Amino acid sequence: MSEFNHITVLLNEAVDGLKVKPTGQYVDATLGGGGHTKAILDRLADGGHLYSFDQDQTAINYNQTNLANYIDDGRLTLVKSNFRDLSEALGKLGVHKIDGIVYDLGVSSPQFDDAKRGFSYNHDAPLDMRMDQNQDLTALEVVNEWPYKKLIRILSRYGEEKFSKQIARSIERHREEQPIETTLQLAEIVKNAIPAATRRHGGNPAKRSFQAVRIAVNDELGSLEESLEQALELIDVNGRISVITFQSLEDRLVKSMFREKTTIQDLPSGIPVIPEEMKPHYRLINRKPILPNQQELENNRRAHSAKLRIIEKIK
Ligand SMILES: C[S@@+](CC[C@H](N)C(=O)[O-])C[C@H]1O[C@@H](n2cnc3c(N)ncnc32)[C@H](O)[C@@H]1O
Repeated sequence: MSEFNHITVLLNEAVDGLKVKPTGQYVDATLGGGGHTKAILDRLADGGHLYSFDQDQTAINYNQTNLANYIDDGRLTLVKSNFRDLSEALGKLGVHKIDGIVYDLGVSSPQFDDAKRGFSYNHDAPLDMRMDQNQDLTALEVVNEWPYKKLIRILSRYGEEKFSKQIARSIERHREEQPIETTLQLAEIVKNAIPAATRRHGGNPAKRSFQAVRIAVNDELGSLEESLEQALELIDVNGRISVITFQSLEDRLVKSMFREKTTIQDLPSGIPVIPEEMKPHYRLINRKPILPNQQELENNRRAHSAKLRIIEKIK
């Protein structure tokens, strides 16, 4: 693949937030088109190293060519792995401490725009939605085999879909007659299950259901939580984690994990001075999430829902 048109969101903010040390050891958990990777590499000198993860072979292949000079000069290692296996994959490379890590979550534009990946309700394709092409579970299995109650749960939890019951019931009815095999079939079933008055506003009616199925297929929230737990352990003192999220469920997860790590849990009342050992090991760099600026919002549709949170290990 020669073109990989992904416009990186919050590029400088996320990388500036890492306070890159030229000789530090860094991780980009979500390589994609390599936007954040390249920005980190440009701040590294001899002795500095970046490990860039992606579970999608297409992203790895593209960057193997596109960033070959950084691989050849010993600054970059590409790791084809789910970031939920962060510690294990880094351990195999002899890395047990890092100075920073960035996550730019979700799917890349090329994944979304490549019809055959089955992420989009705008292109007709087999129901797939796997970021990792070697994974067994596909959207076809979720839609055709997951029980009715489980469908309701993912539609309402991951899609925040008000009409989860109606949609799940309609999916069940259709799949009893014949398998639901394509993105456009699913989009049509979802659209017809939603009351006509609601369909008229709020964008494509299938958007929330497609998000829900995608999150379920890739276990996006489970892998993020597991990975962040490991990242918090892996970062050295003064090390930082930057996370860019694109939907409220991810952002809530990051916010609550970071809050837990930066506040004192179960502080007994009436303590005049907080003992050093009770003080948190981490601090938030910004209380509120960092949002894209006006220019970025105008130039990049994906930027609208983006939020950046940064945490630092202080002791
Ligand atoms: C939004 S894109 C990253 C874009 C990148 N920052 C850039 O500037 O081009 C997200 C990438 O992360 C990958 N990804 C998402 N979840 C992952 C996971 N759990 N493990 C590994 N890679 C993941 C996707 O395959 C995709 O290529």
